[in-house]
Amino acid sequence: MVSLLDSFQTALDKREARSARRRLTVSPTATADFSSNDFLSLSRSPLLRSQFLQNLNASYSSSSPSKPPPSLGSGGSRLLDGNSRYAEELEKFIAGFHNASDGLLFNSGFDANVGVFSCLPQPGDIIIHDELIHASVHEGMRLSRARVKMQFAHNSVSDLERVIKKATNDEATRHAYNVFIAVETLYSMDGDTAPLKDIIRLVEGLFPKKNAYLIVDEAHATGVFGYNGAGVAQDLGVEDKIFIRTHTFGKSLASQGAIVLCDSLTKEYLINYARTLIYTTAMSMPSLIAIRSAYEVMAEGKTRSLQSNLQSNIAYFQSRCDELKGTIASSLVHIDYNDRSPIFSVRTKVPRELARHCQERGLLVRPIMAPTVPLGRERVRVCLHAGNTRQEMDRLLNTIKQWAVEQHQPISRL
Ligand SMILES: Cc1ncc(COP(=O)(O)O)c(C=O)c1O
Repeated sequence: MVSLLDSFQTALDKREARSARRRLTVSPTATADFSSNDFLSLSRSPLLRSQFLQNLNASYSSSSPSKPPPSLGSGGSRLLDGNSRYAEELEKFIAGFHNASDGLLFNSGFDANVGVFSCLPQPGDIIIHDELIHASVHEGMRLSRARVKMQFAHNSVSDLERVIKKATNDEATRHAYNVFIAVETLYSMDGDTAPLKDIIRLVEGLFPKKNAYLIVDEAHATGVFGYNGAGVAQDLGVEDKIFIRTHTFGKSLASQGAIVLCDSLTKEYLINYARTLIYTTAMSMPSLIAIRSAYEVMAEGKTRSLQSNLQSNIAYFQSRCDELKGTIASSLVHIDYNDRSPIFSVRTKVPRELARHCQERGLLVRPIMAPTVPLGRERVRVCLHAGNTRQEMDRLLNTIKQWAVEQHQPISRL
């Protein structure tokens, strides 16, 4: 019999041979960040830091001796000792910011998606999702009681229509079960946005009895799009057409955790059945304070200038990418991007080599390999931030261009 550790080694060796082995790395501090999801550059912002420290001090300086300050750790699940007034008020505050009737905090976006998709679909129900939906939704679906789980071609409304019709067979079936439709607003790898309005129009047309439920993950769009960074759904004014919106705090908000925005009954149901909420220790007080601080900064309009810096960086970087067209480098370099999106994709067959080349020159980008993206669609992912300078962006593009020429390594749309 092969020992367990030998099985582990064999699996890792196979990944190594395919250049697909994952490793933990620590980023050198002196690098220009073109990798993290800290789109607004809030994680190093003195603005957020001082709001956080002020809120932290206020929470722990108990004004009356009869009222002890809140504890650091939550001490348990929200259903036992881990709940607090602070968490409940935070949920109301965030729900208000996002124009939602209610919200439920989860320890991470991963937990939120697993909780939602594992418990909301009832036996026999149908889940239809974009083919590029996040891994956490797949985990939730694996645990769910839904009878049918089908994907549609990325961002294709016509394919969504085809899949809905296939999944529901006939008119009677279409109205006999709940149909959940899962999309993200800003996709993390290709940086494109869902055609949300068209999806809503299609769903409203096909489900006049309103038994279809849109679940929209705003993880990457939070902070980046919409008034004060409220997200794509609010930017489009369609939040009341969406059953659940999930916003995560670990990207632009420089914190951790997530909120599921929903109606109060759905919240009660999740509190009773979402195992990723029930069987885990609730967030600590400093985590809640960090989230509150980020939302206060956004609600006060203090991140608006960061949003507009980010957009002007995106416009600049796109125009520099366009300048490559028609030059000698254009046969060697291809960079995919989408309007207003901070996520760019540099396509090459050897993303690890290109990323290493950039990293060695103080430019932090990451190779994205299968299975994170489909085989054959590996790339170097470039994320822009509010805090990136033009000089940094120029340096990155020049480095990529130079690498392509030196290596005679065509970077193509694969
Ligand atoms: C679309 C999407 N949903 C959910 C998650 C998970 O969120 P979290 O990092 O808070 O677990 C991520 C990324 O991590 C994501 O990109």
